[in-house]
Parts: sequence; structure tokens; C-alpha cells
Amino acid sequence: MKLDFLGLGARPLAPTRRFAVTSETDRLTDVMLCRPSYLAPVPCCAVTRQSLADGFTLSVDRATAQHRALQAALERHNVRCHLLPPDPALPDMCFTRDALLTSPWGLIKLRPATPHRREEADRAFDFARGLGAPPAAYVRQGRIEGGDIAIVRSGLVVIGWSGERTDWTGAEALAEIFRGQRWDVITYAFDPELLHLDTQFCMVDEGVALACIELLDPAFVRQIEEQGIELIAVEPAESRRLGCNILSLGQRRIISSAANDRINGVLRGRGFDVEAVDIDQFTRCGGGIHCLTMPLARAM
Ligand SMILES: NC(=O)NCCC[C@H](N)C(=O)O
Repeated sequence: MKLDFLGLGARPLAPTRRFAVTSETDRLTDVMLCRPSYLAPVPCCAVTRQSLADGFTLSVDRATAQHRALQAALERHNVRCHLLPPDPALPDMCFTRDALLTSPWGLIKLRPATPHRREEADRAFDFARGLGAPPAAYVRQGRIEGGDIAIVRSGLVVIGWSGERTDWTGAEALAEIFRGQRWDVITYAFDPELLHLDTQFCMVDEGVALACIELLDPAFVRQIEEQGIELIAVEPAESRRLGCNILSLGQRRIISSAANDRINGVLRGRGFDVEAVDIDQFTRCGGGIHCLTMPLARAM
């Protein structure tokens, strides 16, 4: 498999200080967002197809107001929000999670699968480079989307692949980058109807994840639990409403969808500070809070 480490070969990559993510649950300091100014319900995933079949029509004004409220919630928690300029030709670019990954060694440019999202990787990468984030690697083969990547903790990453979005080649290409830095990698194959890993599994705190156990393969559940990760169960109906798809700000602070009543209650009962934001215009298009946010930096 040909990998491109920006000329670094398989040599160890140096951890970066300012723009690095070593765990999905470290304190979030910087995030990339993109306004939904041109969001459109493109029928490229099961949830959006169902929304369209149900007669859903998107309101860009409402989506924009919801997105501003998400930004305000992040800023209340002292997260710097960097706004990637939207583009009418890229209707799903507000789901910034999928095009780019910040690793402990800097940016890894991903390879979105659907033709209408491919250009997002260049846009997000160039924008983050402009902020001063260092490049670490490109994935040059296969398809890989950020919603399929969970940086569980330092030394352990989970990469999901459905074949329709992230495929085996793309998952392996990313896995090689992490393995080359002596990380453990768990790869997990799942049903394309579920779109991304982050609709079924999402870290909420060190050693704790939300998981739709009924939808996940029992062997994967065992593998995760063997890593000492406790799973908080999410129902399949909740998972379809993007109930798993939350953002950890670190220090037991979470941003979640306001429609996530039961899960938000469970998390609050466990002592989490949960900020609930109404994002129904986005969930009808197949994406939640995790999809709308691409962490650029988390403090260790
Ligand atoms: N990580 C995610 O689950 N992203 C949501 C992307 C939704 C968008 N409509 C898509 O199908 O690509």
C-alpha cells in the first residue's frame, strides 16, 4: 500500500503542541466549523433520504440560527471557533468532521467518498494550514471520512468502515499511519445504512463511550470493553436520531442535541455538564453535533 507521509517515510512524526488531538476527550480549545449557508438535503445517506420521503424541506435560516447557537455554546466553554468559508458548490461542508483529521502529529487530509463532498478535504486542509496547523500526512488511496474515526485515547484509535463511505483501503491507509507511530488500531466493519461510526459509537469521557449496543457487532463490543471502555447504551431509535453523535469538550462537559432527552438525562445523572442545542435541521440531513465539529486542538 502506498502511503504519503509528506516525505517523512515511516519515521516517527513529532507531536505538535498547538494543533494536536491525542484523545477525543481531552479539553477542546479550537474547533473548525462551517456555516450551513448552502446546506441542502442531498439524498446521499439513509437519514436524508427518509427525511425527503417524509416531505422535509430545509430552512437555511433556521439551520444558520441553530449553528450560531452551537457556536455560542462552544464559546461559552472557551472553545475558539474557526469558521471555514462556505461554498454553494459544497452543500454538506458544514459537517466539517468528515474531511479532515487533527492527529497528535498534525493534520491528516482525508478522502470523502461521495463526489459532492470530495473537494471539502482540500478546503478544510488549506484553511487549517492557514491557521498555522502543521500537515502530518495525506491518505491517498481508498476513501476515509472523519465520522468513522474515534481517537479513543493516546495510543488507541478506532476506524470504522462500511464500504460505501470509508472503505477498507482507506481505513487501512489511515491505520498504517497510526500503526507507524506505534498506536493500536481497531478496525470495524458495519452496515452502510448506518453511515458512520459516530452514529453508533462516540467517546464522552476518558474510558466512557455512548454506544448503540444493539446495532454494534458483539465482537466489536467485546473488543472495546476489553480495552477498559465502559459503554453507555443508546437505543437504535435514538441512534437514528443522531443520539450517539455528541461532542466531548473534556472535563466531563458535553454538547448534545436538545432532542436527546433521555441520553442527556443519563449523562447529567452521571455528573456530566450537558449543553443541549437544537439541531433538527442538521439531524434531518444525517449529521449531529459530532459531525458539525472538527477539533483542531485539544489540551492534554
Ligand atoms: N460524521 C457524520 O455522520 N457526518 C454526517 C454527514 C451527513 C451528510 N449528509 C452526508 O451524508 O455526508
